[in-house]
Amino acid sequence: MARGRLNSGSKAEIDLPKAKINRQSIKNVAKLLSYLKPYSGKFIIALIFLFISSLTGLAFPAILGALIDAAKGIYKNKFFPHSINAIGLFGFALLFGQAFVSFFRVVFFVQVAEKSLADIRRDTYFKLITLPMNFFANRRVGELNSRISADLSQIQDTLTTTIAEMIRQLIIMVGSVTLLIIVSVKLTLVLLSILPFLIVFAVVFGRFIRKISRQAQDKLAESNTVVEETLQGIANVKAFVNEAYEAGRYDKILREVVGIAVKGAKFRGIFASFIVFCLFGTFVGVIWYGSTLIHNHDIEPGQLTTFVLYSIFVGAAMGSFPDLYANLQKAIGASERVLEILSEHGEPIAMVENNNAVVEHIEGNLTFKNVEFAYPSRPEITVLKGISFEAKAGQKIAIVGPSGSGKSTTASLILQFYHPQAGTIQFDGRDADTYSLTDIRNQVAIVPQDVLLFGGTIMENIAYGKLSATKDEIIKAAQRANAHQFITGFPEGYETIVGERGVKLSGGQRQRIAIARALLKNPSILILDEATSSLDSESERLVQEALEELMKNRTSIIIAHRLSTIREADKIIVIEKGEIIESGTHDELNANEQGLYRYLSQLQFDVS
Ligand SMILES: Nc1ncnc2c1ncn2[C@@H]1O[C@H](COP(=O)(O)OP(=O)(O)OP(=O)(O)O)[C@@H](O)[C@H]1O
Repeated sequence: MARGRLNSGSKAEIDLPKAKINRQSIKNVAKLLSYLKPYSGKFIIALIFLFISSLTGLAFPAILGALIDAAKGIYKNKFFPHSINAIGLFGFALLFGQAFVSFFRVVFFVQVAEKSLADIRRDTYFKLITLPMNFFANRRVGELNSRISADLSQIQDTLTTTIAEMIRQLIIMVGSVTLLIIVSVKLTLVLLSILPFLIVFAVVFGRFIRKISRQAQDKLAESNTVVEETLQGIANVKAFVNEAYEAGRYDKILREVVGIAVKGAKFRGIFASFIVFCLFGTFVGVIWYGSTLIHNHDIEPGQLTTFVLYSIFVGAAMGSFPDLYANLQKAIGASERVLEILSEHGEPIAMVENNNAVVEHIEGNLTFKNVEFAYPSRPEITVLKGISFEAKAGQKIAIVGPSGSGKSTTASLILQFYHPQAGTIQFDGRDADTYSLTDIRNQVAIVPQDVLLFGGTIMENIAYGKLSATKDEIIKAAQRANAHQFITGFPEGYETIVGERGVKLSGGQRQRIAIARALLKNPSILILDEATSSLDSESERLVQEALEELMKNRTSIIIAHRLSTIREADKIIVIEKGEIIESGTHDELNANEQGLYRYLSQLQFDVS
């Protein structure tokens, strides 16, 4: 059996798919094994220790046999001393040596594996967070998460345990068979003609039983779902007088559970009998035949003991291979998936913390020239069809339009999350491509519709806008964002932990934190994706004031849902189905009686 994990890897109990082992997959694994390189010295020592400890392990059956024969004054093994006590002491000395070597073997293997795994984890994570947005559009977060956790834990298991165990078992098996032959060729032939078949049969049968018990577990889980559903919707069950129906449904599944379990029990019984009869039978047979050999003075009793112990070694080694091999296959599958991420092209982002130093300053002039764009995941749908507009430094530009018209997409393009297929985006009259991504993103800030806060303190969440900010700067930003008052109202003030996704804060409070964050960042261009869900009027006023403060002295692109908030904008752009159909000031657009803007604002006015 493969050993339990020696490390702390918290592997999600997911049954990872196995991969075929072929030339390509071995090449892939070799690529990951290159992570062992920095620790190769320790790895080689660990391998040597592994050899030593496995080989010394092989001496014990011989020592035990020699001790038994020594009791009768027989000394057949020329490698051992000719006295009972000397053999016993030799055994202990060897045992001590093996314990010593084993300790370092385990420690070194785990050290090497943990360190190289941390390197792979780090690289995978770094790569993951610098990948372009399109990569994330095509994958689910859960799937990516499982690559970092389950796949890498599988590789970790293989590096720390499986590889060492395979080598160890291989040494033990080859060594044991060789030593078996030395003890008695006849007995070895008898053993090897039966044992491999029995082990293959036992492994296959064992797997079959495991499959059945998994089926039973799945059915049981299904029955629990029925209970859960019924209890959750108990009012419905009662209102429709469907108690009998639900009871019947539950009873049916339970019967199926019992059916599978009983079927499994029969096979389990057969398996137990098989193990007892065949596997132990083999040993009885070997000892039986061995006894006749002793009787005929072909071998000594000690030698038979040695033989039986080696046979157990061979059996255990053979039995452990299928599991070890399956583990290796899973690790190969996992490495392929991890390598897939590692071989993706990331965005050219400097991975240096606090690297907020802007190399090329952007004043705040923004130009879209005939921008055409389709999401790479949906190339057949052109979302923006030749968008052109200009925002001069310091201007307020509002983008309005029906849902799905392409407003947020425009914002994503400004942030360079995606790149247009045709047309250009310019900052201060220069193409976006000529700036570094870091420079652009450092000078563009977004206050999104749905503000996501991290699970740290309020202080940390505001500082996300500028990691090097001092406490004073953070407090000042919070004051300007109308957030200081509510923050200091909490018993822990700025040290208050916001729950995951900021659940402990109201929508308006979260927005003001996001505004403080953006103030701290002090961008040249601000994108404001106005929240669609309305706040109560007091909260709305506080947020609006904070936004006014934030928009001062910088270019602001406001994706507006409430038209009342953009009357003062320098220009309003109306987008419909990816095209600009109107643009101008509020008064100009309102004057156009047939215009979409006037229609939309009337609609909102009527509703309010
Ligand atoms: N990641 C994406 N991949 C593919 N298509 C997308 C993606 N994001 C948005 N779209 C599509 O692009 C179009 C424009 O979406 P966008 O989010 O820009 O609209 P919007 O005007 O901001 O809408 P809303 O006011 O509802 O936020 C929609 O048809 C949408 O389905």
